[in-house]
Amino acid sequence: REAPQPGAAAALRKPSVVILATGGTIAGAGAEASNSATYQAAKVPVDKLIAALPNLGEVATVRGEQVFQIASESFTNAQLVQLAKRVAALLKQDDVDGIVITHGTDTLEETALFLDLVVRSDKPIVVVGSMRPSTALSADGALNLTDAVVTAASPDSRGKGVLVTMNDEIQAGRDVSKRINIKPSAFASQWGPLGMVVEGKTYYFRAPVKRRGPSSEFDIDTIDALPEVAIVYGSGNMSPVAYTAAVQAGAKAIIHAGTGNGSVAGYLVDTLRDLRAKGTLIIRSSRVGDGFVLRNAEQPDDKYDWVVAHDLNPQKAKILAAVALTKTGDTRELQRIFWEY
Ligand SMILES: NC(=O)CC[C@H](N)C(=O)O
Repeated sequence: REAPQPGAAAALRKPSVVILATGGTIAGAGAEASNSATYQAAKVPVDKLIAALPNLGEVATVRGEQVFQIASESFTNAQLVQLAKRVAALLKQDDVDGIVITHGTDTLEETALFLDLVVRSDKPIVVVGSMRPSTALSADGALNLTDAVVTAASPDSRGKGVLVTMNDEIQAGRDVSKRINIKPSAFASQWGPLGMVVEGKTYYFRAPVKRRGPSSEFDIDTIDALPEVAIVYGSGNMSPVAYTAAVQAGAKAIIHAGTGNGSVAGYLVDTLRDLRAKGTLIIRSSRVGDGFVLRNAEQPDDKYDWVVAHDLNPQKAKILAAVALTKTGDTRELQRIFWEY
């Protein structure tokens, strides 16, 4: 008999996946099967979620940890940091091959980007939610969670960044956004999904190119808190009060969720220049959601010392700004970071 190859035992054993549960609709419960939108989120404990899917054991050795039990709109920076530290610690263990995070869908895109930026591992990290509670007709959580475990257990998922499995698709956590508040097809990205999960198998068609994970300059092991960043939403007939109040309340940076190309009303320019002169970072994003904001288009960013958010929507720009500010307040450096990540 041939001697076993080194690592052969690890290759033969089933992948080991840890499910970190944080709440959301995927752990929600309603009174009736007809309740697809009226229910309580964050009710069902992780062990029950796992027990409801006995087939998971064919894919991976699965165990669960209840990290939080909340709706995702209630996530704060403290919880983001706590979750990312747990993910990073688990992925350093040889007996953990991948992580699944069950999450409310409202701020899932923020958490997915945050983990992409600060967890320096190539092992798969999959964030998953559902649009309907498990008690509803055509509930989507069981398949989404199964797809998440399949994706986390797949060697093909390594090095592809934080992933999101919703509605049969595998999306890049950096890019994906919740765009519809009431359909299972809620999650999409302007750059398209990376692949799909079909009948318990991953099929990839593309991979992300942005800096992340092991090639990131940020590391959750050295981050214990995040600075305050505010978003001000653009519209017609604005007031400067939202900007000045945010700074008075401690915001170090303001994401201007501008109209169109991140445009700034002429009557607001002096306010934003004045805030920048006194030290607040001004980062232009767009309320449009898709496309990307270019430097010195619409506004002379070089002259005003402002930064543009590139293709990140306002809520994602807020996450990258907060992470970047843990290292630098220099606008050239911040702009480099917004181009690279
Ligand atoms: N579909 C959902 O998960 C939304 C429920 C809740 N608002 C949350 O984000 O946790």
